[in-house]
Amino acid sequence: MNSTAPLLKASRLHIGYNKGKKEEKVLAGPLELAIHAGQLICLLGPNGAGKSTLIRTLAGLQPAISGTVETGGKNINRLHPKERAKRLSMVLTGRVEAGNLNAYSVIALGRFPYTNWLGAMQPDDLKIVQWAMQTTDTTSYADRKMIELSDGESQKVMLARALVQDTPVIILDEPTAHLDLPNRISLMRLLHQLAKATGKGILLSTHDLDLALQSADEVWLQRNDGQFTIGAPEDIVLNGTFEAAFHKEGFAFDKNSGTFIIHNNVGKPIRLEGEGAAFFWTKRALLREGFAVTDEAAAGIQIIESGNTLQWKYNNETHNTIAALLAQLRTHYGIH
Ligand SMILES: Nc1ncnc2c1ncn2[C@@H]1O[C@H](COP(=O)(O)OP(=O)(O)OP(=O)(O)O)[C@@H](O)[C@H]1O
Repeated sequence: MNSTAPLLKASRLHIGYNKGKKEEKVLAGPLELAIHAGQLICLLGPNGAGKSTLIRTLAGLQPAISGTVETGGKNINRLHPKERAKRLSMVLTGRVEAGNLNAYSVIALGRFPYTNWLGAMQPDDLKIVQWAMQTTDTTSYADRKMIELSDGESQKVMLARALVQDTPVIILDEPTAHLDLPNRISLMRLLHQLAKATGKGILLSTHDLDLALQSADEVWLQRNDGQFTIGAPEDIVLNGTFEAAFHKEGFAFDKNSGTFIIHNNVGKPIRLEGEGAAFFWTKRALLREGFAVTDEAAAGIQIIESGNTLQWKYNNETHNTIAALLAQLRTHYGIH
């Protein structure tokens, strides 16, 4: 339990769409939510669960069906837009219509709650813009027009813009959507470090489940049936809630490795002796080929590791690659 006052708090919140009394569509609720200083929270859930709806409601961009959202002790919907912009910044998915503006101008616009009516920047404003650009690795395309940037570059610019807004709360809707894997990892690491170093409270929705499980202090898990669970990533994995939220026929979540297994473990039993990375990747290859790796099987593969050399032994034949081992297994078991 966190005893300090939350930076953002939702009470008895019902989210959804209301097109007149008869057309009420409640996606989740009642929700009791809190974002505390220094927390990185990941909002996870399958397509259509209502993540974007929740994010927009928390940011005051769409009305709640009922309940309240408060920041700094005030109802978010009653804050003057400039006051709200000092409390909370948003990064949304999708391309930004920024006309002919260059990346620097878009980022600098994030200072608008603090600059005077002429938009004049003071030295401190310039310093924070520079810091945000370095932090997000956007300095090299400062002069390029937004329209000329890739989706991933544009996403990073919007993050930099949120950083220069310098708010206690940052909310991001699928910030990793357009990024390649190294950029996804560095973004999650950056957000985690930022929360810890600056005491900001950060909420983001994502479909990058494994990255979220590794970096979130807390997970908000939203299901398609309206159920909502809050917990430490490890707790929701161990108690089965995580797997249940993403359940689909044909694949399973492996609690031991923290990954989804594409291939069902229902094939021919085979024993595998070895350890470390070689064991992990050999097991993966065997699962893909339709084997079930188990200590109970009579026939076994032995991984022989000496110095930097790896070999795989099966039925008195020795191979230097997994590909060669699989070829022998296919012949042996008549797999095509
Ligand atoms: N303006 C709207 N009016 C009515 N229903 C809507 C509206 N916008 C979205 N919905 C519905 O609300 C549900 C939740 O949508 P939402 O976009 O919040 O889900 P999500 O979890 O963010 O999905 P995804 O992972 O696919 O982005 C969906 O069934 C969607 O069709």
